[in-house]
Amino acid sequence: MPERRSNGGPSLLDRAYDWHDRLVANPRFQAFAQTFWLTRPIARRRAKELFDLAGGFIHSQVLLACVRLRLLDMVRAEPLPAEILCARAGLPPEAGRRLLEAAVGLRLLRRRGGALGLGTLGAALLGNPAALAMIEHHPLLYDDLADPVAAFSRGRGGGSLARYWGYAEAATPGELPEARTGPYTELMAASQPLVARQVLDAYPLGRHRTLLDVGGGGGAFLAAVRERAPQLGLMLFDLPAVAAKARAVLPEAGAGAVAIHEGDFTRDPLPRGADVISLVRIAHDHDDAVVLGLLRAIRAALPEDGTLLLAEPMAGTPGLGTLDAYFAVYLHALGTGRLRSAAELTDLLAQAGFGPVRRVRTAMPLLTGLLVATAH
Ligand SMILES: CC(C)=CCC/C(C)=C/CC/C(C)=C/C=C/C(C)=C/C=C/C=C(C)/C=C/C=C(C)/C=C/C=C(C)/C=C/CC(C)(C)O
Ligand SMILES: C[S@@+](CC[C@H](N)C(=O)[O-])C[C@H]1O[C@@H](n2cnc3c(N)ncnc32)[C@H](O)[C@@H]1O
Repeated sequence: MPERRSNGGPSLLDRAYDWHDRLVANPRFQAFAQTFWLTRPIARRRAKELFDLAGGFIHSQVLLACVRLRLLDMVRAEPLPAEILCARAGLPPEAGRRLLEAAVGLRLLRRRGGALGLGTLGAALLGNPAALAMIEHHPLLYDDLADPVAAFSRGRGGGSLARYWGYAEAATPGELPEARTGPYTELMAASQPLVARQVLDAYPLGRHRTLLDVGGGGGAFLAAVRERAPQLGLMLFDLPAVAAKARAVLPEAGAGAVAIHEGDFTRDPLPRGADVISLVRIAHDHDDAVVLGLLRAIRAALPEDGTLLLAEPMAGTPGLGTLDAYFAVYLHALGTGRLRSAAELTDLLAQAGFGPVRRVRTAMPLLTGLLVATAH
């Protein structure tokens, strides 16, 4: 919908877009633009973008098959002939070759003489085992999206993804058993390297005394913090079943001890004693009322001038429209929450008694953004 200026009319830019869109939607203009030398490169680019959009599901299935069959791992050390790859992956040669061809087209693999080696994107992915873990859980979401019109015609949640993230559909998340929290806690631990390095490079914690990680899962973020800032006191808060898992892997006494607290942040107060609190990949899971309540509880648990680090991907990040699309759909299937822009989060922080709020650049905003808020 075009933005309205304060006087109510569309802006000059919107009118230019309207004119452009009417022209481009006209088949006669399309026929002309594909052959005219000045517009041909733009027409080709748009056609490729649309073709990629149409093929997106196919691309993600090829990616998933390569990840599940460990095809990228197989060629990590050296290129291998197609027949050996198919045999190792347990694929019949004819069908296997089709998959390998598709993987070459998507730059996951590359032809090297008569063999197949890593492609540019395959190599980048192999360097990110955390991303591989995320890709492997996507079938839950695909299951919910099998009929996309039905998926957006019914209400939020209620499918495989919401069941997986037990707290998303639980009336009393504090009572969830380990069987409902264990799988997602493992996925979060496996994917935490995507996030922890971004946050800790952007905001070194050296000047703080004690960090409380709210919704800290199995403790993977705190383990990364301990590597960087061994002098920092560490506390974790999560649902009882998740806290029990954290207790099993984190030392509660001695060097690098973590004080582990359990509870439901929608009902229970947060433990005091930290001068900095982190919320990593939490706010986007919840609707505004829950986030506001949580931010108020955090404000109450912090001392005057205490710090809140809020780390998660943020909507409206320039050039990252596909991130907005991904989370719009993911969180619809989850049944709760939404991806917020830095401005929307800043507004909620202000309502909860925080300010000033600083947006700190991370190296890879696709993986996470970062807001640093001061309690006042
Ligand atoms: C040496 C010469 C000559 C040249 C070098 C050229 C060069 C500099 C190449 C760059 C190589 C390089 C460093 C590549 C780096 C690639 C990276 C960092 C790739 C990262 C990929 C990350 C991916 C694919 C991440 C995917 C993340 C997903 C799908 C996350 C999903 C998150 C979800 C579902 C979160 C759920 C939590 C909930 C429920 C919402 O709370
Ligand atoms: C998406 S995970 C993020 C985990 C971790 N911060 C990370 O980035 O790896 C959300 C976490 O919030 C916790 N959580 C959800 N609802 C909660 C609640 N009401 N009270 C306490 N923790 C909750 C979950 O158990 C889970 O560990």
